[in-house]
Amino acid sequence: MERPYTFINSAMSADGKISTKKRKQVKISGRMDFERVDELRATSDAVMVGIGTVLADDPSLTVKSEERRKRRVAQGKDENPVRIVVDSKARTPLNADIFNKGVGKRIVVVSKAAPEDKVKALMEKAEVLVAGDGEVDLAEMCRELKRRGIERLMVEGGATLNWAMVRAGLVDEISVFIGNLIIGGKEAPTFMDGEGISDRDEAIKLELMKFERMDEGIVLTWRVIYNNLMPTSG
Ligand SMILES: NC(=O)C1=CN([C@@H]2O[C@H](COP(=O)(O)OP(=O)(O)OC[C@H]3O[C@@H](n4cnc5c(N)ncnc54)[C@H](OP(=O)(O)O)[C@@H]3O)[C@@H](O)[C@H]2O)C=CC1
Ligand SMILES: Nc1nc(O)c(N)c(N[C@@H]2O[C@H](COP(=O)(O)O)[C@@H](O)[C@H]2O)n1
Repeated sequence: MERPYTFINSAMSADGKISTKKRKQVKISGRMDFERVDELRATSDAVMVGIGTVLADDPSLTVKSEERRKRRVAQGKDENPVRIVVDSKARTPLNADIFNKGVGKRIVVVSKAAPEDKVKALMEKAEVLVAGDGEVDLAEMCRELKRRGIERLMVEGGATLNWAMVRAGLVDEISVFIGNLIIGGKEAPTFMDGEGISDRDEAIKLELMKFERMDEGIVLTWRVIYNNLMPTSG
């Protein structure tokens, strides 16, 4: 495969929302699910989010358990996976937690549309990868990440990036925690936003691999089936 093995993990309410209409981070997972997410991070080469999530949540995307960080180091890895932001216009704030918390490499993926001065400033904090002219070209980005040694890529949102990655045929697996709450609101982000489809024929098909009760909710794990809709090699 010319790209990393890629999976999306998310937490949503029973009505499919990943945040409220304020679009700020909301705790949906319970203790067990956060442990599951931490293990997913610890066993990934990289964790990726969109700039919308960085601006909304200011995540650090670090591995929280000391034991897991030690395990990574014993395996010859950095304590944390490579942290990646998809950010065509280089808007990632220089004081973002992703740059300032935890040890490990960071990559900001910009496009050719990013202002030069902002790119230069980001280069003080992270590696900068250029892919695409307007928006980031996600397929090109994935090929380059693989070339840089990333074999297993975890995508942690948000709604726009989740959709774009799936739509581009770049996702192998999806896991989603569905919590016991309803958020509502048409302005609240859902698990997948973006443009969406017009007809059922265009839907991206999934095969259910696993379901497990967790905290007061459930985790569903799906395999993405692209059929002949689009290439999966990126
Ligand atoms: N419950 C959960 O598990 C999670 C919830 N969230 C929530 O999600 C929300 C944020 O989601 P959202 O606003 O959709 O932002 P995203 O994090 O999905 O970032 C989207 C942005 O990525 C940039 N981008 C660059 N290239 C591309 C491309 N080719 N395709 C798509 N996007 C691209 C665009 O900005 P630009 O054009 O500037 O580059 C775009 O607006 C927040 O409310 C956050 O709290 C987030 C993660 C997990
Ligand atoms: N798995 C999961 N459950 C929730 O309830 C959440 N709100 C999220 N949010 C994601 O985690 C990021 C924060 O990570 P750090 O704690 O800063 O390491 C946040 O940006 C979302 O991507 N995830």
